[in-house]
Formats: sequence, C-alpha cells, structure tokens
Amino acid sequence: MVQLYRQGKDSLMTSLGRLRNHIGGEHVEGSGSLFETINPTTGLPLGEARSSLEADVDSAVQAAAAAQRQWIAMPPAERARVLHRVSQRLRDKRMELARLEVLDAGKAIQEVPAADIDSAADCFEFFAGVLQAAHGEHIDLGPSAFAYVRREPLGVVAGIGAWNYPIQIASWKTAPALAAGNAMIFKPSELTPVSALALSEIVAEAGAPPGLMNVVLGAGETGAALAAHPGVAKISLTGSVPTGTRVMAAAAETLKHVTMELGGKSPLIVFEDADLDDAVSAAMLGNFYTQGEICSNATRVFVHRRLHDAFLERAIARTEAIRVGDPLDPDTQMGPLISQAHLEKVLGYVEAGRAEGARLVTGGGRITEGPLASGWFMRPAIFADCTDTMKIVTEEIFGPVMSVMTFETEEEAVIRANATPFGLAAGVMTRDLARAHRMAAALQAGVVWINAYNLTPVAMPFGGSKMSGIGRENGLAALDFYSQRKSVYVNLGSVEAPY
Ligand SMILES: NC(=O)c1ccc[n+]([C@@H]2O[C@H](COP(=O)([O-])OP(=O)(O)OC[C@H]3O[C@@H](n4cnc5c(N)ncnc54)[C@H](O)[C@@H]3O)[C@@H](O)[C@H]2O)c1
Repeated sequence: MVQLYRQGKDSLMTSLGRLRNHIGGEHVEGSGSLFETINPTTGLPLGEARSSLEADVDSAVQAAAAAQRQWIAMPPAERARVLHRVSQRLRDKRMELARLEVLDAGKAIQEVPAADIDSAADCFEFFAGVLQAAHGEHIDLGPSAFAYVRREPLGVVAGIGAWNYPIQIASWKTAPALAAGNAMIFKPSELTPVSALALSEIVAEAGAPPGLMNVVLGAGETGAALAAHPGVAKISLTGSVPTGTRVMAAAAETLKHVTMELGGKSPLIVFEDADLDDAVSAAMLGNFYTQGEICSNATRVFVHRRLHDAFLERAIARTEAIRVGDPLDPDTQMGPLISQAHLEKVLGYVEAGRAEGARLVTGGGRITEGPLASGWFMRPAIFADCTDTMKIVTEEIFGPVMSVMTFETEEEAVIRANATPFGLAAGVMTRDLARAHRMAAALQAGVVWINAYNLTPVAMPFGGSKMSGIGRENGLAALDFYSQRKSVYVNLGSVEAPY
C-alpha cells in the first residue's frame, strides 16, 4: 500500500487520486456515490472518494468492536506505548502531514506544523501519559462492606469532524477515546478527508490492533448512519449548532453519549487599561488566524470607548499588512477559505453588515486578480460602528470578519457579551487582575482567556456552554466523556434478609 501521507508533495497541483475508507486495517471503497475534495487554493480536485452508507458504517462497527476487545485485553502500559508511538510518528512526519493539510484545507503552512500537527502529537502524548493513571475509586462502607468503582470504556465510539482543523479534531477525539479503552470510527468532513486517513495509518503502524481507529468517508448521510447505529456507544461531533441538534436528536434514539463541540460568537472585551498592542494582537488572533475559520473566534470585539479610536487605527494597519496568498509559501499569513460556497456565505455577511449600517473600515472583498483568482481568497475585513443586533454581530460567520463595538462599564460589557445563545469562549484584556477574574466568573463561556486569545494547550479542557456545546475535549476531563463508571458493592459479612 502506498502510504497516503507520503504522497503529499510540495506542489499545489498534487493529486491524491482515489481515497478509501480505512476499516479493520484495510483500505476499502465506500458503496455510495463519488465526491471530490477540492484544493481551496486552486479550486481543483485534490482527491475523490465514494461516500459510505449504512452497510459501510456497519462493517466499521464490527471491525471496531473486534479491535476494542483486543485493545482492552492489552496491559495498560502497552496501550500507553502505542499512543506514545503515535505521538512520535506525528512529530516525525510533521512537515509531510502539514503539507497535506495545507493542500486539503488551505491553511497557511506558517500555522499548520505547530497549531495542527504538534497539537495532535501533544494530545496523543498527553493521553499516553494519563492512560495508566485513569484510576477508579474505593469507597469505605464500614467494617463489613466496601465498594469500588471501575472506570470502563464505552466500547465503539464515533467522531465526526469539521473541516477547519482536520487532523487536530481527529486527534482530540481519538487520543482520549483510545486512552479510555475504546475503539474509534472517525468521519472527517467531506471537505477535508485526507489527514484523518493519514492519522489512522499512523495509529495502525504504531501497533494498535487493526480496526482500533477506522475512518469512513462521506458527508451528512454517513454521519447520520453513525449517529443511528446501535453498536456505536458515543458520538463526538465538531460542527455547527444545526448539525449538533440533529446529531443529538438521532443519538437519543439509542441513548448514545454525546460530546458536542459546536459554533460560537465569542466576545473579546478590551478595557481602558489594556496594553493596546496586546489587545490588537488578541483581536487579530481571535479573528484572522486560519482565515477566521475558528469556532472560538472573538468575532464581537468590545473596546472601551476611550481606547476605541487608537485600537481601530492599529487594527486596520495590521490587518492591511496581512499577507494573503499561496498557503504553501512560508511567508503567507492567510490562505483561502475552504470552499466557494463558504466564501460566498462570508461575502454575503459582509454585504449584510454594510446594508445594516456597519462601517466597513478595511477589506471584505474577494481577490479576483492574479494567481489567487482561481481560489477562494478574500481580504480580511473589519467593521466599526456595529450594534448588538446586527446580523454580523449575532450570527457565526466563520470567516475573517471582525465586528468592533464600544462600551463604557464593566457591568454593561458583561450583559452585552452574554446576550447570545452561544457560549464557547471569551477574552478579557486588562491590567487589573481582580477585574479579569470577576469577568472570567461572570462570562458565560466554556473557555475564558485573560490577556491572551485562542490558546488551547491540550492539558486544558476545551468546550462550550449554552448552544456551543456539551462535554469537554482535552485535559483529564475528556476521559470522563469517553468512559463510564461501574459501581461494585462487596459484602464481607452475612446477607441480611427480612424474610
Ligand atoms: N467547538 C469546537 O470545538 C469547534 C471546532 C471547530 C469547528 N466548530 C464548528 O464547526 C462549524 C464548521 O464546520 P462544518 O461546516 O464542517 O460544520 P457542519 O455542521 O456543516 O459539519 C460538521 C460535520 O458534521 C457532518 N454532518 C452534517 N450533517 C450531519 C448529520 N445530519 N448527521 C451527522 N453528521 C452530519 C458533516 O459531514 C461534517 O463532518 C462551525 O460552526 C464551527 O464553529 C466547532
């Protein structure tokens, strides 16, 4: 078999040809219709695959169940070593994998080795480390009884990924799932199917039983088949809120556990005492990293009235200096959006912002000239004079569009920041640490950054509140979402019965 991750050459014209499911250690074609994955830089196909239907998902479930039985029979230290080897192989293949991800997702090569590949490797390393320490409990029930609580795997779990961080999402789900003793069936986004296949090859090469990580390719119908399958004990989805509610409803039919990593419309609050350059840096990271295609992005930037003009001036200058271009060029800071449909959606939001009276102070147009014209490139945009009810301020855009608003008081900032059904993340920029921690407690979000933005070390739990999600990835918390507890009562005396 030609290893997939060796095929990713430097050239933007690379074609990977036919991609196949990875089920039980075999590369097998799905039984549905053909779909293409497009390189967003060129608009040309990067590869094609047949989508997976119920029968394909069923064979993945059988393979995963068999692998899970073998996996859980291996001593924990041996399982931990497999995950360590996955982490090491990810690091060894860092640049090859990064190039594949650039071709498939259009992310700038300047970002991918650290933000995507290292994050994936760090995650396997972290869960390899904690695997042996995932203990149960002992409960003292007096002289003649005790109980213990076993932490047990769920069995076969499924992950469904979004397209913005393909290998990172696959790893953030697979590493804790395997560490907790489960087998994984992962369905990457149909827009970015490549790197999950590379990851599953690496997991197999690292000594996992064949079928411990399976990959089924396809779009919503494949995901729906996973959510409906009675042999799947848990679904972890990274995607939009509408998909999340659909998947959760489907999972309810067979009472599956769920983790939902969904969308957001997160606030960044810049107080009058913040370091101005740091505040602009945080806002840029929270809006323009990965073309603005990040769930936790701070797309509502509340700047204290006194700092507003200076903030805007510096933010505009730095945004106009962003180098948009070929994502394989190490100097490029922003690549193309993921697809033509997504580009049109984002540009539609720019139009909506204008129509509602927000002031477009920079960017916002598609790049229609030169070599970038054939891909899905746009100039990063900033809107000033936004109000809380505008469409650009209330809806997730998932592109490089920053909305800036002003505020006067801390109380006002909290109320306005929380006035959204989303609750993924928030940021606070201030030199006043008492205020920072007051804000952290008051903001309705799964993650709050103080004087930082969008940093996600794998030891820190990540996830959303309100409509942004259920459950947590990363950190020790993730193990709880991939395991179940079994209480065992042990009687040391005689059995007392009233009859
Ligand atoms: N909270 C997080 O950690 C996080 C991280 C990244 C992205 N996201 C969110 O993901 C969204 C962007 O990703 P997207 O456009 O791929 O989202 P999406 O909801 O369109 O698709 C997500 C995944 O769900 C699958 N899917 C679609 N319909 C399905 C169905 N009925 N049943 C099962 N699976 C189905 C898709 O094929 C894809 O693999 C944004 O809203 C973003 O905020 C969240």
